[in-house]
Amino acid sequence: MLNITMIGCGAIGIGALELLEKDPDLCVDAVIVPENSEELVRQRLAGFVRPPRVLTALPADARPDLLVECAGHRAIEEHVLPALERGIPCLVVSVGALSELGLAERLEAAARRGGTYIELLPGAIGGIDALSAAKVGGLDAVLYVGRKPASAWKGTPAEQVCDLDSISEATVIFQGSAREAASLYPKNANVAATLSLAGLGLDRTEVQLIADPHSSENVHRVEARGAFGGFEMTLRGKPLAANPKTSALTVYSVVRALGNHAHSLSI
Ligand SMILES: NC(=O)C1=CN([C@@H]2O[C@H](COP(=O)(O)OP(=O)(O)OC[C@H]3O[C@@H](n4cnc5c(N)ncnc54)[C@H](O)[C@@H]3O)[C@@H](O)[C@H]2O)C=CC1
Ligand SMILES: O=C([O-])CC(=O)C(=O)O
Repeated sequence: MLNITMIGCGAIGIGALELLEKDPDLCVDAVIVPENSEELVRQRLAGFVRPPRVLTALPADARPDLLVECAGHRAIEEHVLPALERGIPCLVVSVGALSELGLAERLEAAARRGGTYIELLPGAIGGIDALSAAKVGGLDAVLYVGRKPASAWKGTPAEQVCDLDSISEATVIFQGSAREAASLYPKNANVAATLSLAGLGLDRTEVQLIADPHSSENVHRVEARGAFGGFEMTLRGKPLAANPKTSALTVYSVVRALGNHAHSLSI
């Protein structure tokens, strides 16, 4: 039985907990949430058969088998870095946090000192295995185009580029490097960071982000060229009702990753 602590209990966290309840090989026994939100989260968890404990930090004597982050960029510095130093393996979905200069190196150093590891989850995207294998032979170009419904860009710098309530055509709201995309759009461009860390790096991966008033899906398109040949992929993700910025596949990616750590046969 794998004992897991989860950071964040929002759309991804609750979605994953619902699915993980059915797995006899693992148990999420605690969730870490921001201060002053404990009571609200306890209410959200009231219907669960095995509701996890609600905490605001990992207790000093806690030693979960895995810590899984489903919270947002700030949680990496706040919870993941110190957990790695303590030797606790960490799985993260907020991969875009690694766009901050030096953070990837600090995470690696903390994991090395703790004798453990950090695993970056594919989340809403697929094909990471192919892209990272292609990198071995050498990549020439990687392009990522992220297209989401106009409403998914609310509360982001896209609001300064166009009027999201009145655009009638698909509108490019960002064009540039994956590093800049992930830093400007922390809740919408984690996939850009994941693809670039697997492939050509944060500064050489080209990114285009589109607000599309006619789309009801989060559409991720990837094109890569290199010594291996070529790769084109389009993934049409269904947004989560609880957070339309996030695709349902992200929840399944968390569940798959945790299951792969717990089960005797995994794929
Ligand atoms: N890799 C990928 O493909 C994707 C990654 N993400 C990442 O996952 C994050 C969470 O997504 P959702 O669950 O949809 O968001 P959400 O907003 O529904 O839930 C996030 C939850 O985490 C909590 N939280 C925020 N900061 C925290 C902290 N420092 N410590 C503990 N809890 C904290 C919030 O209170 C909230 O309940 C996003 O912010 C994004 O960084 C999201 C979608 C796709
Ligand atoms: O869930 C998605 O479709 C992708 C997403 O938000 C991200 O890359 O941050």
